[in-house]
Formats: sequence, C-alpha cells, structure tokens
Amino acid sequence: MELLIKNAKVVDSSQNFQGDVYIKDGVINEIGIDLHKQCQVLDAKGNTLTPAFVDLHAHFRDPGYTYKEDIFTGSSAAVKGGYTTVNLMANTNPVCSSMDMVNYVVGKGNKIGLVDINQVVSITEGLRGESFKHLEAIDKSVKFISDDGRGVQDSNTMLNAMVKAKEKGLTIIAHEENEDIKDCDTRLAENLMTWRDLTLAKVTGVKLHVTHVSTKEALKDIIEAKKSGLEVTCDVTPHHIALTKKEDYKVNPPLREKEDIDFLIEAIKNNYVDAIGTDHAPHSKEDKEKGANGISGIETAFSVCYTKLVKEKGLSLNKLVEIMSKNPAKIMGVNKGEVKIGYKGDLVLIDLNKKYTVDCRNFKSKGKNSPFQGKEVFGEIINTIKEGKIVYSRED
Ligand SMILES: NC(=O)N[C@@H](CC(=O)O)C(=O)O
Ligand SMILES: [Zn+2]
Repeated sequence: MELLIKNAKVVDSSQNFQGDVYIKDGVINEIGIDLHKQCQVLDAKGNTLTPAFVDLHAHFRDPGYTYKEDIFTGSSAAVKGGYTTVNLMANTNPVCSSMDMVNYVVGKGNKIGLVDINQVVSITEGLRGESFKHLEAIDKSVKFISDDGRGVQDSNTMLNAMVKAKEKGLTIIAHEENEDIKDCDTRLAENLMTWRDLTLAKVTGVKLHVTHVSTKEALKDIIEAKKSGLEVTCDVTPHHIALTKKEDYKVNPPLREKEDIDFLIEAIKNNYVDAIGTDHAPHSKEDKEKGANGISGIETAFSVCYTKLVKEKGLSLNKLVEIMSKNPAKIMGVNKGEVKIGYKGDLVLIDLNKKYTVDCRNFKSKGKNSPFQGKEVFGEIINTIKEGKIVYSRED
C-alpha cells in the first residue's frame, strides 16, 4: 500500500511545516517538498495533517451490548473522529476476563480493519471485585487491566492485584470511585480512590494510569505523585474540560465545576496531563432514559478539544496533538503519534477552519447520546489514513 499526501500543513508535537508525506508498506517512508511518486495521491489542499489519534479509553460493547454499539459501528465512529487506535474496556457481557474474549474482540476488529483494537482485561474476574486468579492465564499480548465502570472497592484486593500486575508487566487503568461515599459525595469518592491507588502504586511500583480524572483535588495528588517520581500517567475526557455540571448530563465521573475545568486545562498546559481519553460510552435512547451514564464521544473528541483548548484557551495545536496522539501512543506502546520516517502511516487530515453544528443523527456510532448536540465547534476531519490506506473520507 502506497500513498502520497501532497500540499499539507504538517503538524505534530514538535513540528510545523508545509509539505508532502509518502507512505509505503504502512510506514512513513519519505517527507519532503514537491515529492513525485507513481502511486495514489491525496491532495491535502493546504489542510492540516497530523498523526491519527489514539484513544486509551473506549467502549465498543461487543459481546453482550451490541444494541448500543458493535465493533463495526465503533470502528466507523472512531475513524470519523480521526482515531486509528482504540483501547477497549472490559465491561462487556460476558466481562473480558480471558484470552478467549480478548482474541474474539481483536479478531473481529482486525477483520473489519478500520482501527487497531487493543483489548483491556478486567482486574477482577467478571468485575466482581474479588478474585484476580484469571490474570495467571493472561498472555503477553495484553497491556492493560481495568475494572472500568467500577472501582476496585477492596483495598487489599487492589494491593495484591497491583503486585500481580507488576509481576506480569501490566499497566493498571484505574476508574477511581469509592462506592461507600459516592451516593453522598461523588467528588470525595473520586478523590479518596485516587489517593488510595497512588499510595498503593508507590508501595508496589506498578505502572498506574488514572483515567477520566475530573476533580482538581485528584489531579493535584497525581501531580504530586509525578513530582515525587512515581510512574503514573493520566487522561482527561473532552467532556470534563468542556462542560460543567450545569449541563445536567449523566456521565461517570459526573461533570464538575468551572474551577475543576480551569485546573485541568492549566495542568494540560503544564504537561501534567498525559492524554485525552474519550471514554466513548454509547448507549441506546431507552437505556439513557433509564439513567445510564455515558457519552458517545469519539466522533466529537477532536472538535471539542480543538474548540475549547486551542481556539478558546490558546493551547498550541502541537500540544493538542501530543496529548491526543504522541503520548497515548507511547503509553500503549505503539509506533504511532509522530510524522517522522519509520513511524506507522496513520494520519489524519483536518479542516481546522470548518465550523459545524454537532448533530448526533449523523453519528456513525449507534449511541446518539451526546451533550454536544446542537453545539457549534471548529475542526472537521476530512480523511483518516491507517497505514497508508484511506479508511475515512468526509462526505461532501
Ligand atoms: N463513563 C460512563 O459514564 N460510562 C461508562 C463506564 C465508565 O467508563 O465509567 C460505560 O461503560 O457506560
Ligand atoms: Zn470509568
């Protein structure tokens, strides 16, 4: 597969230049000005070309909840959002607690071929918060374990699971929520659990990734832990940096206060936030009406972040690309996230000046649940390219 992209404004975490990018055998082979090749040519027409995005946190719902999303609709939504790599959480039905389940999901994803799927295994078997014996049978292809959707409530279980994860070289993705406290104070529930897991990670030396950080107190503790040398990374969602609880939209963790948003954005600017994770959580209309938490967010993630962080708050596009591509690629251990020779030819062409109104009816995702419905945003994906193959084109 060969592809020459011409006349692009190339932006990654460390570069801005006008030029052409040539992809051969799935990999960036040559970068220059006025390149000529005998192959398929994509004229970027001066639009912005960045590395494709990498999502550390998404839910594609197969097996068990394919009426909310399936691997084809999830993959289609991902590439529409500029993503070619997704990390899928284990809260399916059955829960992903075995290699059979991992291979089932990854196999389906590969057959569809739109995005690279990495499947996360649960920390505790069946997300029941008790045994983690199933981790014995997990092989080297698994990178992360997470009970996302729930926190691991028992501290001794978490401690011992961390010891096991460290031994097996697995990174823990922590959903921080204390269930004893959450009904009276969701903020305290997040803060307590974040502090506990940072403390346990210090003791065990496990690699910890804290996902969907939403409060300034939790993030402050993560920053302190980073400063003290702990190997901890974190992500924030597009919705937690764009919306406050005034929006009154059900998602877990809940939307917070303006002060939290200000703190999160300041921390992004100061390099303490490693990544944007979408927490793409599609639900049916009926489930949403019954109170299901979650936002179908993978298709709007870039536009929401670009509008809020770059247009409104003056963040550089380089920095946004760093937290949407380079850093999450590094955390995932994939050779993506930079426009350099030898990196995977996973790129996204973006019309940055395009202003549009979010309309969930146009989502590729089965989940139309979005608090961004009707909101105006900037930055539309024109093409998503995976290993030199155009896997998404905007319909004009
Ligand atoms: N974030 C949510 O509100 N919901 C997620 C679970 C989760 O990530 O906590 C889901 O699976 O629906
Ligand atoms: Zn979660």
